[in-house]
Amino acid sequence: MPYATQPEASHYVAGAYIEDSAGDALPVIYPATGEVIANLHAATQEVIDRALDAATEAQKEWAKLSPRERGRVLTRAAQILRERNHDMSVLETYDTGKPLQETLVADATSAADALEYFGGIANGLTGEHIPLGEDWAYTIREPLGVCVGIGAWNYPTQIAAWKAAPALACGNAMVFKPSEVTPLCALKLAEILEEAGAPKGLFNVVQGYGAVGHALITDPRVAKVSLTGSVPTGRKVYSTAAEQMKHVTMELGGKSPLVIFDDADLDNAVGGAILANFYSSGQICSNGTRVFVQKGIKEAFLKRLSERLSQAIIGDPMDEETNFGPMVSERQMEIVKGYLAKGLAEGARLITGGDQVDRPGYYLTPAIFADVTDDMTIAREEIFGPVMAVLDFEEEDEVIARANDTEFGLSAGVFTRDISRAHRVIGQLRAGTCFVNSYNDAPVEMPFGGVKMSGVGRENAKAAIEHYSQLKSVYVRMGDVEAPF
Ligand SMILES: NC(=O)c1ccc[n+]([C@@H]2O[C@H](COP(=O)([O-])OP(=O)(O)OC[C@H]3O[C@@H](n4cnc5c(N)ncnc54)[C@H](O)[C@@H]3O)[C@@H](O)[C@H]2O)c1
Ligand SMILES: O=CCc1c[nH]cn1
Repeated sequence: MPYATQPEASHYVAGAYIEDSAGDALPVIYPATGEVIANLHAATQEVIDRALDAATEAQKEWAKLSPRERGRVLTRAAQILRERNHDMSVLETYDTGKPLQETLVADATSAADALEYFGGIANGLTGEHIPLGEDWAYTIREPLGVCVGIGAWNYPTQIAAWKAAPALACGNAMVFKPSEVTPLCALKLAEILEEAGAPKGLFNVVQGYGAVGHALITDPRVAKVSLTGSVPTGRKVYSTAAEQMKHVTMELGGKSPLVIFDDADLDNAVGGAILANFYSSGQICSNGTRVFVQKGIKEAFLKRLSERLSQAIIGDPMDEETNFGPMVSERQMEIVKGYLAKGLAEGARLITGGDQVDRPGYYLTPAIFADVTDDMTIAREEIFGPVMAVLDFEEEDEVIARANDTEFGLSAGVFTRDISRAHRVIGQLRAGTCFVNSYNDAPVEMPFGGVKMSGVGRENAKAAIEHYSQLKSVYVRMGDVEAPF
């Protein structure tokens, strides 16, 4: 390994790397080769306690700083992250297998954007003055306390920063548990935050499987839980958090519709469908995996899509020419292969792809199924891999009803040149994050999140502040108190 992928120790707690080899083994596997590139351990209860104690102490001091001082630390961290973008991107590629071509522009950069954004707005996080005649009231925006972040494996740096940045800006501390599949990147974020001036213990990283996540969310020291993960995990975490009335943010899975009307610009629609299905080898929560194509454009769409897919460069993710990498793990590859088999068995027409590539690592070629119907498994369940399902439609009302016929509601997209139709359709799609003539943009200035089973709360933008702070209302009487007796 030309890069050091073995961290000094498994966990970053109270400003130092710590190890407890009594924890379950947690090997880190490079998806492009299947090699073990680091050996970590899951946190024991002792490590969890140390992290929560450190966060509790650090939060008290951090909350006393002025928001401007807190913001400066985050802004400095953003700057350091940008300076180290190349190394962070290489590490993200080792963690996830995503091509360096992607990680250089979409991971540490997105994390830096979040730190910069929340650093910038920290000093604007005020309460309000409420005039009530002679009397008045005011509100104070207060932190929640210790927040727990739990991550999925597809965007390890971005997910850690999308949670840490608003949490810290609001005066909270955080204990972050990365996915057991991609545990490396968050450790670097912890180092950088401290280098930027965050007090020791403000942002801690503890490794582990679901049991460590469970131990964190049931701990009474924790005020809030922000999970990025699947719907089944979200259900468990949300209900566990509810027992102690903890605040939650749930960023969960999806099966999002992308609707392409006859009048759409063909190349833009094809480009949108590629971004909605094959970036990060299809491992993006918001992906538009149900591609509804109006009948008049269907054949041209499929032809152009196949042509463009033949230009995908599948290979070594560290080679910057590569634009399509492996799946994150053997397990995820096997799950996707299972869905490919179901698609064929249920009568969908495989246009191209779906083959395991004859090389080490977990590579599948990008797959397109046509003639998919609404009842097929590949049109109903989240696959989280490079499998596009193309469904035909004729009428606008019909496609809106079919697009909404899902338990999920993370994202939706529309391609059309008719601007009135674009907004009319988007207005009726039940999804939290939508796109017009585009797909999968995730700027930090725009709230991100889902409706229905896809989640609760929003990440990014000013909206995230509501989920990492609470208001104290203070009524002020200026005159005498009039009591009935
Ligand atoms: N909406 C979003 O922003 C978003 C972003 C990325 C990924 N995702 C979703 O994440 C899923 C893929 O990620 P995954 O396979 O890592 O998801 P997952 O649900 O298996 O795991 C997510 C995290 O939860 C932890 N966990 C598991 N059981 C737990 C429990 N009982 N208590 C506490 N923590 C527990 C895991 O260790 C992991 O860190 C997909 O469904 C994808 O759509 C959503
Ligand atoms: O995986 C979901 C979060 C996301 C969407 N686009 C970039 N990151």
